Amino acid sequence: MTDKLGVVVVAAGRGSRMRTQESKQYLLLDGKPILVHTLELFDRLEAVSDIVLVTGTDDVERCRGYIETYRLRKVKRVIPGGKERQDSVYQGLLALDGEVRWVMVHDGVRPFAAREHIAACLDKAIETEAAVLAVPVKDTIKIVDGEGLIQATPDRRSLWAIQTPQAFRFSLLRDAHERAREEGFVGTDDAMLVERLGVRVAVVEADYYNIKITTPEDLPWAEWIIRHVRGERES
Ligand SMILES: Nc1ccn([C@@H]2O[C@H](COP(=O)(O)OP(=O)(O)OP(=O)(O)O)[C@@H](O)[C@H]2O)c(=O)n1
Ligand SMILES: C[C@](O)(CO)[C@H](O)COP(=O)(O)O
Repeated sequence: MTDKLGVVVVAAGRGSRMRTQESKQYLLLDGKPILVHTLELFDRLEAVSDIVLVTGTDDVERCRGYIETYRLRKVKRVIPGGKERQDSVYQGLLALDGEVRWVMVHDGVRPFAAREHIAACLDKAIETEAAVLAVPVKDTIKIVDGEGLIQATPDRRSLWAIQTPQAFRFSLLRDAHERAREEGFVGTDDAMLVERLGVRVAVVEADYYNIKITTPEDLPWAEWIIRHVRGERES
């Protein structure tokens, strides 16, 4: 790939569902902050030229320190995020190198995306303009109304749990964010904003290890993954 590829890693959330004093992205996993594990994933990918890290306003300095401590060569900027995840991604897009033509957006608290899946997501985006990693859901999903009564049971064969990274042509994602901002729309992932433009987003099957560390029971699972899965992948 000759076009420049940028990555926006968003880590400006509070992690309220984790219920720890320290925001979850800074909790240690195998002696290193979760966020650093995530940054290392992308820093080591040859195709990536520019990483922007988006953090909480009070965490910018500590995260700049990570660049030297952990020798993160491609993290070019650390900037403060916004109120919603979507605002943080938008700030990241604005801060990317102007020559970037493709972009991947990734959650700072998803440290276990497999290299082969990241590459497959990018390849698919280059082919189709927009692609996301995902896994088929394992449970039966119900739509439940405000009174706790089941309204519908969607066909599970069409349900996928969406992950990151999500990869896009840079100009497409920037336009999608600008349109959403103009229209006051807030989505829970970036693909939603692109879908609103009428563009089809491709789904690339990943694995169930690419968890978003969100609630306390994810932590022992993350420790297990780092011991039993990650080492194997890197060898
Ligand atoms: N205003 C925000 C909110 C979220 N994020 C980031 O988006 C990713 C996915 O969000 P989530 O897991 O929901 O993180 P939090 O918002 O921190 O968690 P919670 O909703 O439990 O507070 C995280 O890496 C988080 O730091 C962000 O950059 N800016
Ligand atoms: C982008 C995402 O990780 C895809 O699953 C997810 O939507 C983030 O959602 P959250 O509300 O920030 O947990």
